[in-house]
Amino acid sequence: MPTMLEVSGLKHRFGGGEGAHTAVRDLSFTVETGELACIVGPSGCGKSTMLRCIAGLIKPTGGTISLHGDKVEGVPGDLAVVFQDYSRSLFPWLTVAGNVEFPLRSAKIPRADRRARAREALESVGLSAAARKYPWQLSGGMQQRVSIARALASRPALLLMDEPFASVDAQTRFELEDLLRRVKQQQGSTVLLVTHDIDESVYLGDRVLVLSKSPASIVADLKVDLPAERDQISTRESAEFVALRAEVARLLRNRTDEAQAAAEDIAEWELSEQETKTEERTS
Ligand SMILES: Nc1ncnc2c1ncn2[C@@H]1O[C@H](COP(=O)(O)OP(=O)(O)OP(=O)(O)O)[C@@H](O)[C@H]1O
Repeated sequence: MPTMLEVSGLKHRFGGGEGAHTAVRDLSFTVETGELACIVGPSGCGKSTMLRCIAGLIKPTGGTISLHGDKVEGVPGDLAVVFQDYSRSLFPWLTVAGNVEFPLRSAKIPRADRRARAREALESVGLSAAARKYPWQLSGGMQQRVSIARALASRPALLLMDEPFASVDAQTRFELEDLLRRVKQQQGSTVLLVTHDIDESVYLGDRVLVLSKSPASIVADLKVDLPAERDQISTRESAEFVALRAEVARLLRNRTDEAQAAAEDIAEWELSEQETKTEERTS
């Protein structure tokens, strides 16, 4: 499979001087075309920062990102992002169909094509009947399905998802996870999904990348050897699923402590470097 995304030595530090904060330390990984890769890591480790760098919304302070071989230097046109907070990402004054069509209009896609694509995307998320409704007339889970339809309608080379199911109830979350697996299977989509939920990462992923505590680095890259067709009950009780989720949990507990110690060493070193430079400037 050809590589869709290549992240190499990614680093991001917010601010400068004494207030500087390194959110991402050194991330290198690839996502192959047609793959659903999950990134799991503790809260505040730098997952969203990494995703924003990949989406071209933040210019990283180090490393490179390539999307199907092209270096990412701004927001790529063939990339879509689904965020956790669906209520803020949909326009309340547009209908469901209007919201799905909106990015297509900006991309100057002819009206008939826009309509057809929106219809197809809404059908794939089971929302054909809600096309003329407004977002505020829908449940939270339905609104997130609209966000997913909007992302799919632009036929992105890569779909980025930042904790997309974290704001819905458990039952809806299961339904949305199954929807994503189904759409990914049917359309051959390439997806990079960030979550802090270990079970979700194993259930959804073809691969799970485990991140350390802040600043983020990769502590493991695991292949998920589960059948492509998954089921919320039987998959989750299978021996393979239970073993893998335990492995990810162990890695997060043990390796993040090691990484934390390494990060503290780096922070201490960075501080002493700054102090030396300040002393040199003042002497
Ligand atoms: N604009 C910013 N300026 C300074 N620091 C920031 C900025 N954005 C994020 N950070 C810091 O970078 C670190 C990583 O934040 P980020 O949101 O990427 O983590 P996360 O893993 O996505 O967290 P969560 O799982 O809680 O959403 C945090 O310590 C955060 O406070």
